[in-house]
Amino acid sequence: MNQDAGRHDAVADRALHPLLAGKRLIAFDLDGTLIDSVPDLAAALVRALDDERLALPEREDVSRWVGNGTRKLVERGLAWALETPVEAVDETLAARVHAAFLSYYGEAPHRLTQLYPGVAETLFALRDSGFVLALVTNKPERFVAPLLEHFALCDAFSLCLGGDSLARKKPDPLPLCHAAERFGVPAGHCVMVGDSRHDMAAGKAAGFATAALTYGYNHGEPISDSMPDALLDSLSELLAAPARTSSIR
Ligand SMILES: O=C(O)COP(=O)(O)O
Ligand SMILES: [Mg+2]
Repeated sequence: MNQDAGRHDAVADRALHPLLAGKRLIAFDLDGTLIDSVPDLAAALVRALDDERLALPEREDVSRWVGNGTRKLVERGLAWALETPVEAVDETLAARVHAAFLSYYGEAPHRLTQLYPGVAETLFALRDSGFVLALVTNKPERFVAPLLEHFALCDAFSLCLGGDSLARKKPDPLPLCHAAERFGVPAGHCVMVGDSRHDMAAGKAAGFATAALTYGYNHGEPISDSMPDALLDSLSELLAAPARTSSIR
């Protein structure tokens, strides 16, 4: 039996969310999907802004700024602290605060960060069912391995892409297309699972099916606005029995 045939047999044996029927590759977002990382992102941003004697945001504020990578996070934080539009933030100041942020965040990106419930069990069950799992985050690549190692998730993924791994990041479909091509899986057999409109936009543009977690960040907006193919309150709903179809659109 070839490897692909084995995969399909294994997948068919499990109870799965209907969205996964016939699918072979699942791409997962990281922040707000697998890990609640805002406490550490906020702590690093507060230290970097404090170095400049600027106003300091609460975690709640920071959670609305996550999703487009760390440089954007810092620019949004500066815009908030300076009460100016993001476009008006000085480049030199943003570069300096971003460098400080990266240094502080890199000290321990997992200190206050937690896995969401059901994440590890779900990822390994999907991997063991024969799915190819890819991690596609906008977080800089250098932080990905330390976080996955800390949470013992490295072995779940066949590929990990950060926001700076390729020429363009989400909402551009490039990282998702790259993952699908790497494993020779047509886009119609792929799913994007994420928490923000950028995940949904990238997934739709790549031709993937889309599933959205309702507990993530998404700039304070309901992720249902992005019209995902499925809404999930927990990642473990990906392992829900086929009869459970209420959350599929
Ligand atoms: O770094 C960010 O802005 C968010 O990263 P994510 O793509 O894993 O949500
Ligand atoms: Mg996210």
